[in-house]
Amino acid sequence: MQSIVLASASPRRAELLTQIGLSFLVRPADIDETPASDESAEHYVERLAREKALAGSAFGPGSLVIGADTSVVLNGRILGKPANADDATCMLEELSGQTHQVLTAVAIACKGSCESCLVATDVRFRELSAPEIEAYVATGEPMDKAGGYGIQGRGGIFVEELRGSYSAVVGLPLQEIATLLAGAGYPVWETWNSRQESRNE
Ligand SMILES: Cc1cn([C@H]2C[C@H](O)[C@@H](COP(=O)(O)OP(=O)(O)OP(=O)(O)O)O2)c(=O)[nH]c1=O
Repeated sequence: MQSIVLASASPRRAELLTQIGLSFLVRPADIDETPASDESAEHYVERLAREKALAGSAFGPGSLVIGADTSVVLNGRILGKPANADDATCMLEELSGQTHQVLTAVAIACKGSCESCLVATDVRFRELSAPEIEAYVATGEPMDKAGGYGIQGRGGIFVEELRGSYSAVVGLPLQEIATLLAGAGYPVWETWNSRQESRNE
């Protein structure tokens, strides 16, 4: 079977791929993440996922290269990763008591072609108090995460309701990535069988 390259520096994405039993190399892609003028959030997120996958192809020609991007969108505005603690505080104040969208796109590049999909998940936060936001920001958890929170971490206590894909919020939609991999001739479950066979040998 072909090898897989994860073109991402996100430890969450690596953990999610490991969770579904994949072996892969990690080769983060360094791309310009500035939104184009008048670019919709949906277009931006999918474009970045594709650019990361295609940039990662340089490290693994002949491999299946996975790129992804996650952004939080509140009232049409893209919230990326906070620039500093004050920025994280502002984001969390804005998300408090509101429903936002988490957009995650995943792309798989192979031999010059690229397939991608976009997953939108609605997340509702309860009202957050100022001391709670301050304490959360002080943990450092918001700093490398879109929207300034991690649903899989302490930030999980803010989430009142989620409609969509939990794994997409964490950084990689598992059902969709397995479908893309199967379309590229790499059904995830077949790797489980081959490992089982090698264990039995
Ligand atoms: C909303 C949310 C985001 N995140 C993370 C997922 C992504 O790692 C990050 C969004 O930033 P991204 O720019 O999508 O990813 P990244 O910079 O971490 O890694 P790379 O570009 O190399 O792939 O936010 C969580 O871990 N939990 C959450 O609940």
